[in-house]
Amino acid sequence: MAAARTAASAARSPGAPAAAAAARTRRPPSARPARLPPLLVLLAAAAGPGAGGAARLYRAGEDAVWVLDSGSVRGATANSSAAWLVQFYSSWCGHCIGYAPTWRALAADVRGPYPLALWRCSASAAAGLHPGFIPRMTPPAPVEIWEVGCQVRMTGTPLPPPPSLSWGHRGLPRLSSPPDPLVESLKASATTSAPGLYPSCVLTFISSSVTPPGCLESRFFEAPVPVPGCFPYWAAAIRVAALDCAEEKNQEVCRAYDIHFYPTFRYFKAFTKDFTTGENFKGPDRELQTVRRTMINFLQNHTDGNRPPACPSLDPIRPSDVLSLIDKRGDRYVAVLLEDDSSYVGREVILDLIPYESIEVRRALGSDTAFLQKLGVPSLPSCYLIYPNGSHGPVTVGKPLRSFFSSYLRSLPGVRKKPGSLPGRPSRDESSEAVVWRDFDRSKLYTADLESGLHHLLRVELAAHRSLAGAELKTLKDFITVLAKLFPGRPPVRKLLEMLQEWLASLPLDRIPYDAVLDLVNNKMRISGIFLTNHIKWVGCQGSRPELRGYSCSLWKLFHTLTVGAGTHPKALDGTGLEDDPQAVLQTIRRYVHVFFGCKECGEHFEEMAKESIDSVKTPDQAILWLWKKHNLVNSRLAGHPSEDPKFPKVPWPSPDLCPACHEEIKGLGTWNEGQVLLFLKQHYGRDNLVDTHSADLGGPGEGAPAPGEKQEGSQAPPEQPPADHGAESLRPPSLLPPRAHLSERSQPGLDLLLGSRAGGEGRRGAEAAAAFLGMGFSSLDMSLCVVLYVASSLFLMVMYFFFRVRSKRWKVKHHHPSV
Ligand SMILES: Cc1cc2nc3c(=O)[nH]c(=O)nc-3n(C[C@H](O)[C@H](O)[C@H](O)COP(=O)(O)OP(=O)(O)OC[C@H]3O[C@@H](n4cnc5c(N)ncnc54)[C@H](O)[C@@H]3O)c2cc1C
Repeated sequence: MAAARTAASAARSPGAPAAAAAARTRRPPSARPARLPPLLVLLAAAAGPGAGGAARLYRAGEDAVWVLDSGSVRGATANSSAAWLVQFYSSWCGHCIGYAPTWRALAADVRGPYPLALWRCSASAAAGLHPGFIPRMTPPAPVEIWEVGCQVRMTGTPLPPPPSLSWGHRGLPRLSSPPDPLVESLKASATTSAPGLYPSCVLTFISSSVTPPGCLESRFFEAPVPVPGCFPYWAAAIRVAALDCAEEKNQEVCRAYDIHFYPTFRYFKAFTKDFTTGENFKGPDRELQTVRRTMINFLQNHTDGNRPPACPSLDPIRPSDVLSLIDKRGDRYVAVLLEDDSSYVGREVILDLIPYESIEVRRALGSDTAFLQKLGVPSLPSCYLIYPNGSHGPVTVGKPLRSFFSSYLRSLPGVRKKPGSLPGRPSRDESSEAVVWRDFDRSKLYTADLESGLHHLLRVELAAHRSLAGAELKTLKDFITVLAKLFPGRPPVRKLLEMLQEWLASLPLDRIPYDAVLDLVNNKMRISGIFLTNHIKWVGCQGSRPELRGYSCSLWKLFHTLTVGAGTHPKALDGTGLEDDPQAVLQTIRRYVHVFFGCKECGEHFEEMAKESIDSVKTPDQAILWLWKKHNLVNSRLAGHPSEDPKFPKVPWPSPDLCPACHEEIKGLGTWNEGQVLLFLKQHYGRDNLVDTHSADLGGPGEGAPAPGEKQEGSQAPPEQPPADHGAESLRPPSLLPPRAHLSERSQPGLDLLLGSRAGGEGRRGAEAAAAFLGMGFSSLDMSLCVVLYVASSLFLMVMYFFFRVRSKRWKVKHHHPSV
C-alpha cells in the first residue's frame, strides 16, 4: 500500500516522475535505524580482499585486471617490456562502478582467448580427482579441457604445489568422453599428492558455460600458486590495469598523472624511460571491442625499436611473402590470417598465440582475388596453414571468428606453451580490513558523513588540481565562502573554513598552488581550535559494499545542508558578495560540480539539469526545492544502475514513513505536498538534526580520537608528506597540540610569504625541510614571520639611524652658524 502510494505520488511529482515504476516494486526505506541483516554483516566482514579500503572495484588476484597503486604504478609503467592501458578511476564514482564489469571482461578477454573458468571442486583432492569425476562432469555441451592441475587453498594459506602439479593435458578438443589416459593420470596424481594436505582442487577449463556437478563455484579465481593455463596471453605485450584515485594513498600519484576526472584512460608505451602521464584514450565508445581494437592500434604505434619484445609484428605481409613461405619446410607451423583491411581478427589471433611455441602467426590482406583463388580461399577472414612438413592448405573452422581460429591453432599437435615466458602478476591484496557496520537512524544527519565528505573534497578531490587559477579559483573561493558561512558542522571545522575563506578572499594572486590550500586545511600553522578530521568514517552514507555510496552520498547531503542553510539563515551570506541572489548557493554548487566533481558524466548530467531550469529559482526556498527535485530525478535515473546499493534503493525521497505529511492523494493519485517537503527538508538538513555520534578525531563530543592502534576505514596519511608537515601531530585534535596563539590577524602576511615561496614550485619543499631542520619544530609560517619581523626591525633601525644623523647634522649646522 505504501509502495503503491509512493509510486503514485512519484508519477505525479515533478520531482520524480520516472521513479514511479521503480517504486512500485520497491519497499520504501524505513525511518527506523538502518541495520544490515547479521548474515550480511558477517559476509561483509568475511569478504576478504577488497572489503576494506583497498582496491574496491578490482581485486588483485581475483580479477584479471592488474591492480596498481601509488607504490606500483610508476615502477610498472616505466621502462616496461610491455605496454599498459591503465584506468584511473574512483571507487565512489557511479560511472566507474557501472563500467567495472566491462573492464574486468576486457582484462579477462585479453588474458585468455576464452573466458577461463577455474572451478574449485569438491572438498578433497581425492574426491575431486576421483576417476569417476571426469565422466560425471562431462556436460551436455562439449567442453574442451585445456589444462588440468591440482592446486590448493586451505583456509587462505598458500601451500607449496603438490608434487604432481606438472600435469598439463591439452590438445583434447571437444571432450565428449574423456580418454582413459587422462583419467588414469589424474588418478595416479591424486594418490601421490597427499590428499589430506591439499583439500581442494582447481581445474582449468576452456568454456565457462556449464558448471560441473559437485563444483563449488564457477568464477574467475586465481590460485595462490600459478596453475598452468591461467597466465595472461596478451600481457607479455600489453596489460590492462586499474588504479583507484579515491584512495588517499593514491591521491598524490593521481595528481602527478594529471587525473582530473574519472574514469580516465591512459596508455603507456613500452620502454618509456622518462616519466610520462601517458596518452589519453577518449574513444568514441568504451565498449570492450572498441577498447581492445584501440589497444591493438596502440601496439602498432610503437616503433620497431620500442615495440614490446613479446609482441610479434602486427603488420600485414605481402601476397608474395605468403607464396614464398609455401612449400618451404620448417620446424614450425606458419598460419596466415587472410582478412580485409578493416578486420582485427588476424591481429587478435597473433596476440592470442603469443605464449605458444612451434607456431608463427602472420596476417595478409586479401584484396587480390587472384591470390585468394590461388590459395583456394573462398571468403575472408580465413586461415591458411603451412605445416612443418611443408604441406599447406586453408583451415576449416566452424565460424570465421577469432576464438575459432585461436582455438584451432593452439590445439595443433606439437604446439605448446613457451616455458617460463610469461610474466608474473601482482599478488593478492591482503591488506584490506573487514567492514564494520554502524547502525544509524535514517531520519538523522551525521556529522561524521559531512566531515568525512569535506575531508575527501578538500584533501583528495581538490588535490587533482595542481594549481588553481581563473574560473577554477573563483569557483573555489565562492564554494569555500558558502561553506564557511553555511556549513552546519562543528566549531573547529567551521573555523577552519572561515580561515580558508578569509585567506582566499584577501589573496592578491590570480594563481595559487593547491599545496597552499592543503597547508591551511592541514592547519600547518597549528592554530588552536581549528581541525578537520583526516579519516573517512561513513555512517548514514555507509554502503553495503565498500564501493557503494560514501563520498557521493555525503556530497549530496552537504549540498542540501547548504541550500537549507541559506534558506533558514537569510543574513548568513551578507558581506560576501553572494547576498541578495537567491540562486547564489545553487549556482556555486553547480560550478563546483562542473569544475571539480571527479565524476565527469555526473557533472555533465547535473549541468544539463541546471541549464534547463535553474533560472526559474527566485527565492532561497525555491532553491531548496529545486535541488530536492533534481536529486530525485537523479535517483530515478539511477534506479537499477550497478551503483545502486540494494540496501538503499533509489526511490523518491523522502519516503512516506520518513515524512508522512509530504505525501498526499489528490483524486486518488499520490502527489507531493511541497510545502510540507520544504518544512521537512529544513528540519532534516538543519543544524538541530545533526548527530555527532561516530564523529572521530574532533576533540569534541562524539567518540573523540580513536583508541591507540584503532585503524579507521580509509585512513591513510597522504604519501610523500614528512611527518613534521602533515603527519600525526599537525592532524591531531587541537587539544593535543601545545598551546599556541590565535593567529587570525598575523597569519595573513605569513601565508602570503608561504605562498610566494610556493609559487617557485618545488623550492618550497626544500625551504620547508630546511625550516624543519633549523627551526626544531617551527612551521614554515613561524619562520616566515621571523623573517618579516627581522626585516621590519632592520628597516626601523635604519630609519632611526638616518633620522638621528640628519638631526645631528642640523644641530651642528645650527650651532656653528654664528661663528661663520
Ligand atoms: C551532483 C551529483 C550528480 C550525480 N550524478 C550521477 C550520475 O549521473 N550517475 C551516477 O551513476 N551517479 C551520480 N551521482 C552519484 C549518485 O547520485 C549517488 O550519490 C550514489 O549512487 C550514492 O547513492 P546513495 O544511495 O548514497 O544516495 P544519494 O543519492 O547519494 O543520496 C544521499 C542521501 O540523500 C538523501 N536523499 C535522497 N534523495 C534526496 C532528495 N531528493 N533530496 C534530498 N535528500 C535526498 C537520502 O538520505 C540519501 O541517503 C551523482 C552525485 C552527485 C553529488
